[in-house]
Amino acid sequence: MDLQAQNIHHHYGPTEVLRDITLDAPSGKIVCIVGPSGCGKSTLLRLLGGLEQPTQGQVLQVGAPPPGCLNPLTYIFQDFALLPWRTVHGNVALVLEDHRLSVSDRESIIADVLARTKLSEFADALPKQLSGGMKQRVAIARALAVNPAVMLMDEPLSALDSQTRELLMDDLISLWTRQPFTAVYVTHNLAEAVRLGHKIVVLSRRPGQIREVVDIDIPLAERSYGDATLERQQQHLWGLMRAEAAAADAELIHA
Ligand SMILES: Nc1ncnc2c1ncn2[C@@H]1O[C@H](COP(=O)(O)OP(=O)(O)OP(=O)(O)O)[C@@H](O)[C@H]1O
Repeated sequence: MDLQAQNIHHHYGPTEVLRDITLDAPSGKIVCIVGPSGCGKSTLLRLLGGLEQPTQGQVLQVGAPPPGCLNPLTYIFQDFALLPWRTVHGNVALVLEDHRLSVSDRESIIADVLARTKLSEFADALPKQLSGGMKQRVAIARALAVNPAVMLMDEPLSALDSQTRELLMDDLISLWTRQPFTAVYVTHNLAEAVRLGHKIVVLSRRPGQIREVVDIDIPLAERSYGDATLERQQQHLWGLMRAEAAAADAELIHA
């Protein structure tokens, strides 16, 4: 299933947040959305996920969700959003509780996603016993459990220290390489965008408009740290964003 935004405009009261956004998140690809603070990235993600309706324009789900999909769209947030009183297993099980699944089907889904996120040994642990990176892997496992058509990821690595972030990026790449998933991935981190994005959508400062869409053809598994082509892409993105980011920063200071 592809997710398409067509000519989206969005206002909060008198504030224009997004202007004429048209973009396509094709099946099996990761689309990164980058842009300066406050340009409307998270708003766009909420509109794509149907949590809010755009003031103008539409979001379309084109094609059928994958077989066994229990929920076409699912979110992964920066703060993990785990229930602290539930174990790793219990947190993943939560999203399956509203679905009519036999116990054995439910348990096999949970075992599969915990194995894919390297958490099998930690099924009985509580969130407080886990590192930040592991907590985010639980959130990823929980999202994968419903076999979504599209994962909507809002700065999923930004609460983590830089080493954990690198490790989790590697995890996401190997997860995608073994079984490609579709994602829209909001980040303000350009290094993350060039490591993970098949397509990078650059937004201007508010009202967010698409400044450029950059395609990166290098397979995810071949995007090594320090790769010269990726460095160049990152420089190019920073070139596009630099003035916008500075202007957005000044606006926030004077707001
Ligand atoms: N529910 C809301 N009601 C009113 N204004 C909102 C609401 N949500 C967001 N905004 C405003 O819309 C603008 C865009 O916010 P949004 O969080 O989408 O930007 P962002 O690009 O994700 O920001 P950041 O990079 O800082 O996380 C901001 O000016 C914000 O204050």
